[in-house]
Amino acid sequence: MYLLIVNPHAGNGKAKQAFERIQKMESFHSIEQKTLFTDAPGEGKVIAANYSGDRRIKHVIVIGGDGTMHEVMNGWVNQEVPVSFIPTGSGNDFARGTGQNRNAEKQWQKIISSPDRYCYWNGRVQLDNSENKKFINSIGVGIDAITTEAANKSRLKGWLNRLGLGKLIYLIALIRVIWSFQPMNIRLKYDGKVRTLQNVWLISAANHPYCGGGLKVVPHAVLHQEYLSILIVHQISRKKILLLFLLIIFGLHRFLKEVELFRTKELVIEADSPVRYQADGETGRLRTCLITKDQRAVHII
Ligand SMILES: Nc1ncnc2c1ncn2[C@@H]1O[C@H](COP(=O)(O)OP(=O)(O)OP(=O)(O)O)[C@@H](O)[C@H]1O
Repeated sequence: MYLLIVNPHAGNGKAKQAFERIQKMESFHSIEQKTLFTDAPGEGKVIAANYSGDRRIKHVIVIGGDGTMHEVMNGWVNQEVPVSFIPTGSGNDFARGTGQNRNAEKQWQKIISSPDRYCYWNGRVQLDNSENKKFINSIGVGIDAITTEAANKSRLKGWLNRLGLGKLIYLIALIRVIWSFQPMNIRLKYDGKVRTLQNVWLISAANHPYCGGGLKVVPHAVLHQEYLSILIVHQISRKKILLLFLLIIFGLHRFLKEVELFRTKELVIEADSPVRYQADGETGRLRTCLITKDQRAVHII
C-alpha cells in the first residue's frame, strides 16, 4: 500500500491542487493507497512516525514542499520503504538538488511505474541538547538562519505568497537583519584540525548546492554518501555581505576571498554563546553541534 502525505498548505496551495489533479488520474485508482493531510506544522513528522511500523506500507509519497519532506524524513524510520517526493512547495530545492521532475503528474507517474530506486544520504545534526535531526538540503548557522526566522515571522510573507512573490520576503528580511547581525566567534573541528574563526557570518553544510529557491549557495556541493560540502563566510564587511548575496544569484560568490569552500565527513561547530541555525528552513538555537551524513540511505525515485 502507498502512504500519501499531503501538506495542503505547501506552495501556497499548489500541493493541494496537484493532489486534486493526481486524484483524477486513472493510475491513482489502480493502486492501493491511504492519503493523509497534514493539518499543522510538525504533523508530517508525527504521521510518518506513527505509520513507520505499519508493514502494509510499501512506499511513502510526500506531496508538499521541502519543509514537509524534512518533517517526513525525520519521522519515518523504516529504511526499507522508499520515500518519494512530488515537489509542490515554493522553493523546491530538494527536487533541484536531486534532479527530480517538478511536474506533479509526471513525477507521480514515474513514482508508481518506475522500478528504479536511488540512494539518498541525508545530513544529520546532533545538537547540544542531544536532539538529533536529519536535513534533506542543508543546515546553516548565522545570517541565513536569522533571515529565515525573520521571514517566517513576518506578516508580509502571507501577502507576498498570495501574490506569487514569496521569495522576495527573504530579500526583505535579509536587508532588515543585516544591520543588527552580530558576527560570531566559532571554533570548527574537522579532518583532525581545530580552527578558531572570528567575525563569522555564515557556516553552511549541504547535501547539494541549492538553497533559497534555486540559488546555488554551496556551489561545489555534490550528492555523496560520506561527504558534506561546507561554505564559510567570514572576515567580511557589512557592505560586502550585500554584494555577496548579489553574487550568489550569479554563482560568483565563490571567488570572494571571504568565502571558503571545502568538503568533510564531519564538522563540529562550537560557538561562544548560543547562535541561530536553520535546517531545511526549520530554525532553532545551538551552542555546539556535530554535523555528519546519515549512514543509512533512503531510497527515492
Ligand atoms: N495544514 C497546514 N497548515 C499550515 N501549515 C502547515 C500545514 N501542514 C504543514 N504545515 C507547515 O507548512 C510549512 C511549509 O510547508 P513546505 O515547506 O512543505 O512548503 P513550502 O514552504 O511552500 O515549500 P518549500 O519549503 O519548498 O519552499 C511546513 O513547515 C509545515 O510544517
